[in-house]
Amino acid sequence: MIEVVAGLILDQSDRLLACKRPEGKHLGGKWEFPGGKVEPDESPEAALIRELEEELSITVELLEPLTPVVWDYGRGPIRLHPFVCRIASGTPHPHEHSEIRWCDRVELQALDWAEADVPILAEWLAR
Ligand SMILES: Nc1nc2c([nH]c(=O)n2[C@@H]2O[C@H](COP(=O)(O)OP(=O)(O)OP(=O)(O)O)[C@@H](O)[C@H]2O)c(=O)[nH]1
Repeated sequence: MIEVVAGLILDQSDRLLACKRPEGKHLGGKWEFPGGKVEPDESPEAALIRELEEELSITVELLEPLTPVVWDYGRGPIRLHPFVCRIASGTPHPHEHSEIRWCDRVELQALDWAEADVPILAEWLAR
């Protein structure tokens, strides 16, 4: 099982930051919550803080975990650990995504999400 973390990053207007995977990569063109694989001997929380510094040049404060999702795209199962968080410092600049977008509830539902993110988004929207 590959452990993956993802951040539901909130802004002051309760919008979330959606990130588009670049074309040519696995799931290219799909939208996701930013994050990545947890390294050996790393906690999910530490992994998310590290990944968001690397991918977006922000530091985040983790607020709350949501329900993990197990998914298999045919390359072996991943377990995606979502955390609600907010920016502690910095402004997001995408280093690994083709586009990033702050989205309200309606805008979130209009995006083409990676399949493992669909239950996470549903949990968020049900609140
Ligand atoms: N970061 C992130 N990854 C996700 C999300 N949803 C989802 O299915 N994934 C999958 O979980 C894995 C995350 O690893 P990553 O972001 O470090 O992967 P990567 O594309 O750099 O490496 P890869 O080419 O091995 O997939 C990818 O297979 C990605 O497609 C998500 O919301 N955020």
